[in-house]
Amino acid sequence: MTVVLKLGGSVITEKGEPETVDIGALADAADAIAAASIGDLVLVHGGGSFGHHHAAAHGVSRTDGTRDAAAVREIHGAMRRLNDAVCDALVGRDVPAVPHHPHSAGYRDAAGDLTLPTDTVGATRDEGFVPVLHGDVVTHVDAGATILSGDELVVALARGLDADRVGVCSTVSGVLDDDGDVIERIDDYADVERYLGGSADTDVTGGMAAKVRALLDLDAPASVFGPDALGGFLRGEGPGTVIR
Ligand SMILES: Nc1ncnc2c1ncn2[C@@H]1O[C@H](COP(=O)(O)OP(=O)(O)OP(=O)(O)O)[C@@H](O)[C@H]1O
Ligand SMILES: C=C(C)CCOP(=O)(O)O
Repeated sequence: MTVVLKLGGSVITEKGEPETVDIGALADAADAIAAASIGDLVLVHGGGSFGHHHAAAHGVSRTDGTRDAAAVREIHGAMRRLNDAVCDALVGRDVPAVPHHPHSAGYRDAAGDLTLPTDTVGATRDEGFVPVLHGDVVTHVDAGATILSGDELVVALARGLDADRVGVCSTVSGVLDDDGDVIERIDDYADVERYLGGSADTDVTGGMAAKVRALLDLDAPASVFGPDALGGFLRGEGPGTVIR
């Protein structure tokens, strides 16, 4: 059974402090993943204070591109550093984590649609590794290079690898309504659009609104939940908000 799990950048980094890992939060997440010892696990992490600060500084988003090679290397380099920290935390707990960098694997066409071959990721998973992908900067036809969010990766991986379960761990305990209560289930964007906003921190990919929009595109149900519920999700529970 393949599980695709995204660790939000807002969870594993101090989103307000450039290039700062939240060491305690990353350790807790790595502990939960190690304890669950899931066979076929594919991980994704977001940008947090690594990708988003550099992307914002260069004016790059999912739609606004750059043709500046130095900017591309800066954004990608920051994400590689965060990916190293995530893999280190996992390997330190005997989870066989290995990096997989989307910049070199995928691209967007002129309409912004993503091509991301998932066979390499699948082969890596089948050999007993846990591939760890990350939001990144990718080539975008007619725009230079734009940001690819971890949420888009989750959708591409879940489809390409026929995932059975999809989880998105963010700082919030689910998608919240105006009273701050967790919305248990979302089937239609229009039903919840009025509650959805961007991120409270520097974030070039659109916060919760973009997350819900991306996950509604999936056939498999996806759960959005907070860090406290990560262990429960990995044990098979469906915490937070289920998007289907
Ligand atoms: N209705 C809502 N319910 C919950 N969170 C919301 C809502 N509207 C906006 N948000 C914001 O969306 C944020 C979650 O999206 P964000 O993209 O920041 O998280 P992430 O995926 O964990 O981080 P990253 O994008 O760095 O990977 C929340 O922290 C909150 O500020
Ligand atoms: C900003 C970069 C490079 C990655 C964004 O990924 P996300 O945090 O999942 O939206």
